[in-house]
Amino acid sequence: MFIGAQVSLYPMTSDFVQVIMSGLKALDPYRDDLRIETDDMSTLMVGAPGPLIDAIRDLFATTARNPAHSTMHVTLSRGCPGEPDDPSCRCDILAIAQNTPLAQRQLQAQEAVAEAPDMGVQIDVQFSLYVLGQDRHMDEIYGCIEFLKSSGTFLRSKNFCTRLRGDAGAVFETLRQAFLRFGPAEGHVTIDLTASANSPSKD
Ligand SMILES: Cc1ncc(C[n+]2csc(CCO)c2C)c(N)n1
Repeated sequence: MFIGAQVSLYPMTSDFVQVIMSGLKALDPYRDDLRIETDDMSTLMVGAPGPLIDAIRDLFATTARNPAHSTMHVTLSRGCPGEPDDPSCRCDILAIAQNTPLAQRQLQAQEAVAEAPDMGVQIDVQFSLYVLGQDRHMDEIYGCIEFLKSSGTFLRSKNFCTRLRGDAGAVFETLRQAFLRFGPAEGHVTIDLTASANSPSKD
């Protein structure tokens, strides 16, 4: 299994270099557990979903504590057929999900969000879960949306995606659960997400 993300921050301030560089500093505690490579467009992070989602959460929570309006775009992928197997991406949740019925996975996902840490910073996210190369993929998508509605971070459904709002801890735990507990454990699943903090616009 190969699991990872391409992540780009877009702070809407002339001081954007400083905001991006201090966000990237928040990744330092994860550099032993994840492969992290930054270039002029984005930062690649590869590794197990525990440190991976925690690192993306901390990157955006740090950015969101700066008063500037910032957005972040993330492409998350697991099980992409063309990618090499990487032992550092091993994931217990995926191994368990393999033989667990949808209703039970929804409950496990809900429990995980209830236990998420409070990061003390409010963020908005909109995202789409893509279950690739599987018949009846909509069963998993609808199952995931049902979980999202019960997660405590659901804001509203939109065309093509779902809006979440709440503390960065609960929002990123909701995303991790959507990514891991829905769609085939051995299949190819991606999430496309945009996060926003400190927007001057109302909804
Ligand atoms: C998470 C993340 N990683 C890399 C970039 C690309 N980038 C754009 S400006 C800048 C700082 C000066 O080089 C960098 C690294 C980004 N936007 N967000």
